[in-house]
Amino acid sequence: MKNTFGNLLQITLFGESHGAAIGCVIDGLPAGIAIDEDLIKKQMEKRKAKGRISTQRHEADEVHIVSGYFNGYTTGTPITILIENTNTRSKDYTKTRYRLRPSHADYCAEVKYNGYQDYRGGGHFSGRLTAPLVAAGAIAIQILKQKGIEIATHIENLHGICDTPFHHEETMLTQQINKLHELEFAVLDDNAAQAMHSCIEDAAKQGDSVGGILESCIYNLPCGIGEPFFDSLESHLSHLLFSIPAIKGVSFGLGFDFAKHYGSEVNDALYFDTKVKTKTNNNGGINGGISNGMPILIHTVVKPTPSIYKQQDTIDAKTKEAVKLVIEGRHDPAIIHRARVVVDSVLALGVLDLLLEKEAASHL
Ligand SMILES: Cc1cc2nc3c(=O)[nH]c(=O)nc-3n(C[C@H](O)[C@H](O)[C@H](O)COP(=O)(O)O)c2cc1C
Ligand SMILES: C=C(O[C@@H]1CC(C(=O)O)=C[C@@H](OP(=O)(O)O)[C@H]1O)C(=O)O
Repeated sequence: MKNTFGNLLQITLFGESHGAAIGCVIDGLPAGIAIDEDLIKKQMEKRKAKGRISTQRHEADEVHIVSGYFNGYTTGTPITILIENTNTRSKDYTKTRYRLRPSHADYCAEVKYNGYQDYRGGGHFSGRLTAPLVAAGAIAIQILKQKGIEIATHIENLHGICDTPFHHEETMLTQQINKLHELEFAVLDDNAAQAMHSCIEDAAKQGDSVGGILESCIYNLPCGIGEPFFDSLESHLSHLLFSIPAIKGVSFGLGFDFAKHYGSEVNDALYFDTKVKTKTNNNGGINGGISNGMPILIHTVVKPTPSIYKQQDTIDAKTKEAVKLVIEGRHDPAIIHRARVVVDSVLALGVLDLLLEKEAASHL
């Protein structure tokens, strides 16, 4: 199904950036799970646009759970989440209706939907659709937490400015994860955080945009999650990660850097210390598509925001004539700092789906 993902835990996403509301339906959660609404609010805050480093379209992003939730617990029936769009300014898109924005989905949507798509604010392709993903992800995060599984993401590289990477040593890693849970701008090193902040502000002043690389960790996922070949843990998680607008690359462990090493340099030696572990974690906690018990380490590349204020070359969708585009409206000079919580959210949904499958299989 086009707008639904998941096997036992299914999520369906709907809405447009300038429509009445956006939302999602979560199906497959068992009855009797307590939902911590404060945690949902905390996660939504991390995605909110704030200050000069984000779009000036400020939305309240109040989460309404309108079904499947009663007296603080899930009922076992589909959970519907609604978030109203309250701060739209659709006139920003009137003048440039047929001027296709380079690198946005305008041209592809025009062709696929024969011009019937809601083009305002990127319509269904807007980063705005990630708000319900964060609300749904917050529920998954709570359930995983009870199982001792933690997920965290930080900006490892913004336009060339680097943060401290995740530590291999467990105590240090858990400290980093706990720190990230409390940060709205997810950078571990304070100096790097400041430099990244200034870099985004500078790009904004120039009417331009910047991108970067996120590093994520799924900590304490037991060994044995994922299927060989088609439903590998890598495939399942990448499918979700590539659903996030502006994500253009995903890799696990050393990823593309494997290419420059000998096997002897990068094989993860096994040892036993209360459980089976590896001395290094170049494979990012996955072998044969299945979790090996080490932290799952993932990199995702977030491209610079397509809507920039500099003049760009494009074509008119109707006449196909070459035209100049100067956009109006409110846009993120960088997406990465807001996308980080979206990445945590989809990872939580993906992992929970696979855990529910494993639990169901063990009851057969
Ligand atoms: C949280 C978030 C905010 C975004 N904000 C903007 C924005 O303000 N302006 C824009 O042009 N694109 C923004 N995007 C990215 C576009 O939605 C995305 O680039 C577009 O849909 C095309 O998809 P693609 O980049 O995956 O090819 C945002 C994405 C996310 C995840
Ligand atoms: C509103 C959000 O971001 C929007 C994402 C977005 C896009 O093209 O993705 C375009 C802009 O929409 P508008 O032109 O309506 O201001 C951003 O503001 C949000 O993320 O909540």
